[in-house]
Amino acid sequence: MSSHVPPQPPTTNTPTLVHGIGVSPGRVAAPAVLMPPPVPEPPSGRRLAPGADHVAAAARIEEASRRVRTALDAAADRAQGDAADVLHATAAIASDPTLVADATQRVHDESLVPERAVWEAAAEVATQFEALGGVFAERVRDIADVRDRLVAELTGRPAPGVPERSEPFVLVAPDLAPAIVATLDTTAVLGIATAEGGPTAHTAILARSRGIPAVVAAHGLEPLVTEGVLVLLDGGAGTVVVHPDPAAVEAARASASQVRTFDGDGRTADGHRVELLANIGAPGDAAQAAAAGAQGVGLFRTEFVYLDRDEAPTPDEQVADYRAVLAAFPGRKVVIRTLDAGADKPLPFLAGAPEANPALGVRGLRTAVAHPEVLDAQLRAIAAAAAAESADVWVMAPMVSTVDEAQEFVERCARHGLSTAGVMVEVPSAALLADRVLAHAAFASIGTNDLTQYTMAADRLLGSVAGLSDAWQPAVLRLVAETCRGGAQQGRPVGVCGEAAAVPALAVVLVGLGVSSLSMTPRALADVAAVLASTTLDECRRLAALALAASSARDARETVRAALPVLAELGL
Ligand SMILES: C=C(OP(=O)(O)O)C(=O)O
Ligand SMILES: [Mg+2]
Repeated sequence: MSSHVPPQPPTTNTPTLVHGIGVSPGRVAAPAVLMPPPVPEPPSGRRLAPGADHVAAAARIEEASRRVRTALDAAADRAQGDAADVLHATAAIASDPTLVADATQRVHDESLVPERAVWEAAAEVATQFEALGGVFAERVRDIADVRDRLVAELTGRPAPGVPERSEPFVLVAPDLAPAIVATLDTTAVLGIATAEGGPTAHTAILARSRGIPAVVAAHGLEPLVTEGVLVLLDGGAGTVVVHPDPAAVEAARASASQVRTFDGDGRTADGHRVELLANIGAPGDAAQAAAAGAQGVGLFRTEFVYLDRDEAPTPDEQVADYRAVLAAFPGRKVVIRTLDAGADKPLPFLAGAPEANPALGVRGLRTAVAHPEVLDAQLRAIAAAAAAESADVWVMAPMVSTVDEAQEFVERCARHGLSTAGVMVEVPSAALLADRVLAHAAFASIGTNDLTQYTMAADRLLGSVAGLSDAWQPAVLRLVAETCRGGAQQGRPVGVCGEAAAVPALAVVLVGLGVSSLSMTPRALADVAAVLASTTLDECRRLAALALAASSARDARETVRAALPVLAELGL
């Protein structure tokens, strides 16, 4: 026998590891299902061949409409609540006689191929719906959805949207729109892996808040994955294993069946208290956060009161909304962030001149320079809500970048009788001058999403720079450390309310850096609490030092994870 064995190519079932960025923890093993590519527009003017059977071509549209309707109705029967209603309504559009008749006419009159006829007919119907306005105009998106389904049916492509399968699966896609993640059926889709996307993009934030394990920026995954292939996705480690070995699959399935709860008392293994708070985006979230054990609210994003309107909300509207949140946390801390408009959240009544770089423009507290009356009205409403409820109300401003801004904001709050006024640290300048900022502000809350964006000069919404948009970046951690140093010097508490707080391994590092509260989506509370409860403060500090000493985000993450075996034990 020869002693020289040439290297063997991997067999098709060799486990293959792909690295990405874990944005929502949890380990799941399931077959992969690929998100179908968007349906392309059929070329304009494509016509039937001379002498083709127009009647038969038109009949294909009828048949496609029937099939699409049947498929949508079947999906609606399997779905529940709002999703079922939406699917039934879309099914009705699919068999709408106007759309089918218009398309059929175009086959007869213009000899268009059926898919092009459907495309043009749908455009016509959409224009009519838009002109009617109101609820009709709101259906324009549904018409485009039906159009794509009909064209897919007519051209032999897979139906657009999240595929339907009889067994739960891991959804693999180049990228996913937030609207898709918001409406995913979590009993069908056990995990998400995307090639693009960043950890602070809305898609990732939604995956985390919906408790769907997710890995983004998994470049190189798609060529390895074919429909139905078994994958093991680890949303904590940020990895996907294609063809995992059976023992790993077994372990993942066992850990997925553990249900953790949070008892409302965040501390490390040696009893060092860390407040575990909730991030809230609308009054309706408050009760759910309280039920999840949140010790209070660390970030109440108030933008929802202002979005989708042409003028500022009235004082009464604001007071009612703020009171609804405060009422869910009697006697507890609730940190209300003042309006963070601008950049990706433009408001018509605050809009100034168009900006080439809105993330660097008039956003957050900066809008108060031109519109101090909007901030004053909000502070007045917060003060009124605070007076009517028993919650301990703290107020903070977004996007503070100078000591003067901090001082002016605190003084303005004081004029409204709001005595606990702080700042968000989201801009490197505020982190670097935290000692001076905190000479005025009562507390700081680090917004790691924006702090990462501005430290790394990487748009948080842009998938192509997702590798940079990572709060594990040692430069970001150094700014967190600097903010904590400023806080300690002034005797002021420093918390974190960016997405980093919801990542258990990173939460441990943040505590080690000196953060005293962590605010996150309520779903993450139990996982973060469990990992903290099994780590001493000294260990947190040691891990923080390791992360700070790393030379890349990946090094920092992997070093800390390797030193925290409890993560694997808990399936995180
Ligand atoms: C919490 C933050 O604010 P937002 O995500 O609302 O910008 C942040 O930037 O980390
Ligand atoms: Mg922010």
